[in-house]
Amino acid sequence: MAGAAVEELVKKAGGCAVIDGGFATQLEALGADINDPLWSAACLITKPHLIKEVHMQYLEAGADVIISSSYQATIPGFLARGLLMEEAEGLLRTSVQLALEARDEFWKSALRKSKPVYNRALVAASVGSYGAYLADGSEYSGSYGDDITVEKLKDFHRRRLQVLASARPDLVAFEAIPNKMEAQALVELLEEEDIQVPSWICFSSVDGKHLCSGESFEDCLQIINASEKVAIVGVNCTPPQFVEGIIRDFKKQTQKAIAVYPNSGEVWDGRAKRWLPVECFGRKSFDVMAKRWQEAGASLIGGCCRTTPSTIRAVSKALKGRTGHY
Ligand SMILES: [Zn+2]
Repeated sequence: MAGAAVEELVKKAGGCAVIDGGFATQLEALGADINDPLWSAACLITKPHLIKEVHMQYLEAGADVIISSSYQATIPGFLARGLLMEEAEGLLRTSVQLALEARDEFWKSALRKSKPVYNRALVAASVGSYGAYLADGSEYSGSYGDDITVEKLKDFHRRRLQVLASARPDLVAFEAIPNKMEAQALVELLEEEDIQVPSWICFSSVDGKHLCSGESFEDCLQIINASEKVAIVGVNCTPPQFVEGIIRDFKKQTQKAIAVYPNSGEVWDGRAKRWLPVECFGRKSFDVMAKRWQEAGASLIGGCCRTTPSTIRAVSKALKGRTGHY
């Protein structure tokens, strides 16, 4: 049954599993240069050891699910960098392997064994939207232009999805999907390719009421509800102040498990390529909010851009109700 591992993990975690925090954010904090068309995925070529280090830090912080470094890793992106097809596919597999290795190493570590709070984490293979690949701001507007079709989107996603699924992650995580057409394409593709790894589809929103494109969540949830391949739906990289309302909305419209991992509340200026320094929420209130998201019915909770291992440590403590030092 799709998602049995997820159900088990959520149960073991006490009703709410902890997802990791911003991957690219922490990679940058460790000194990686992610100002690149491949964004964090550039490190698959240049600094794979840092990728593993970020995964380790989130595991130590208490993450029950870690998300791979493949968000902006695409075959056309790697080919444009001068790599061969074989190498591009190899890097996609590497992104999953690095996360699996980190998970397995952490599970064997003395630190993990010394604290009952840790669960054996699941690895989710990240798949960013077509807009993330375009890197032209459409990731947050959902406007892919008049020429785009469901078929074109499926063709964009097809090979990467096949390769990532073949690397045996526990989950596939479609992240920050900004419009309905892409949700439709992903659901169709999961069926067509008969992907056996359970998926989650998370949307992004800038107003808390709609997808980034302005389309309704309701229409997208109907599409997703019809698919057995999708175990989890939710939102990510969305301002945290909208999340509680979104969960309550989703609860009325789907039976699937709900995942939320908002950003810190700062705003990404796609044109200037920087985070606007909006003083919004401290880490303390992020974990206070996380508790409310749990009460509202989310089953998986973490953070996205601009959240860090210390955010996740605080979230894990708040949700799992343990006070042990870790
Ligand atoms: Zn994000």
